[in-house]
Amino acid sequence: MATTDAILLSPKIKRHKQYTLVIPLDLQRDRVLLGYKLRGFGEGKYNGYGGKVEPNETVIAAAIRELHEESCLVVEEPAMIQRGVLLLETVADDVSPVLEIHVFTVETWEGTETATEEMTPHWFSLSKSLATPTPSTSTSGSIPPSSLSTSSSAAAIAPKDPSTDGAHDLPSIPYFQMWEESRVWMPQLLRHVVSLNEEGEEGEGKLVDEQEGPQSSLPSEGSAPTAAAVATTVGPHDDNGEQKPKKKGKYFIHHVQFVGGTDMDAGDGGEYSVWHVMGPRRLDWVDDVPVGDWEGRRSFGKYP
Ligand SMILES: Nc1nc2c([nH]c(=O)n2[C@H]2C[C@H](O)[C@@H](COP(=O)(O)OP(=O)(O)OP(=O)(O)O)O2)c(=O)[nH]1
Repeated sequence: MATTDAILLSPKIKRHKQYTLVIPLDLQRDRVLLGYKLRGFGEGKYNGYGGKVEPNETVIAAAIRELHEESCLVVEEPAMIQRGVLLLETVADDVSPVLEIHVFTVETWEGTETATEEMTPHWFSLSKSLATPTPSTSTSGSIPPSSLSTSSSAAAIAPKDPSTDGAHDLPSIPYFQMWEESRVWMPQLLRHVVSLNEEGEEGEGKLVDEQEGPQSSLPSEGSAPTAAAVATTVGPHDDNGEQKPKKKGKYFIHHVQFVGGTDMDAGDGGEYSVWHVMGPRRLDWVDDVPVGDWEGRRSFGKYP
């Protein structure tokens, strides 16, 4: 696989630090599994499962290992579906590594999702999580993990009968209790998966939108350090949630910038950018993006 190819994002980038992020999807039961992080980086946030790629380890092996360590789910390599890469780049200095987070979904696994020292598993409604959230649509306040569906007794393999599981009672993903950029790319990824699933096996290569220019996303350099920005968001739906025509062979690209560092709570004043690029089945690298567009998109606004 090409996951370990070098990514040349911009000349100032010296090093990449590789991470993985796996999102288990139970399509038959219309649900998504996330972990509530109990310790370390991202503590108190929901996220997919993942961690650092160890030396001499492939990205996919790391993704499988981390998923197992944090959730006890067992996945075989062919079941891993590579969806994209998040690149978190500091532009505050030239030495900090780019966080290169390889995003996978998985739809079949063995074992039972189980709470570990690092993550507590929680199921969320897939269909309720497709819309890009705004503060007004988000839950006000935090969803305490105890009020969410946490299961350690689910069937080993996702069952086929959606009528028996109460999945319709599950809440939407609490995007405002995740890393800030997740609320931008994760609904788009989920819509992408659902759309491919509805189209059947021929979906590969059918997505996606062509790259578009930046939306009017509100530069506001003076905004608070914890404010975040979406410079460009391109997806298979327009602002009204309408499905746009699909164009074969085009890729789904968006660029997200945010300030405050990767840990928004730290408010360290750093300035970071995220490019994420998704193809229908595997990632496609950011150098597909016209070079001249990079600097032009360094504008600031707030996440919706
Ligand atoms: N969406 C998103 N995910 C992030 C961000 N930063 C970040 O580390 N992640 C993901 C990548 C990994 O899946 C996870 C962090 O992994 P980790 O620090 O727990 O790594 P690890 O398990 O190897 O660490 P450890 O047990 O050795 O302490 O969080 C971010 O800004 N946005």
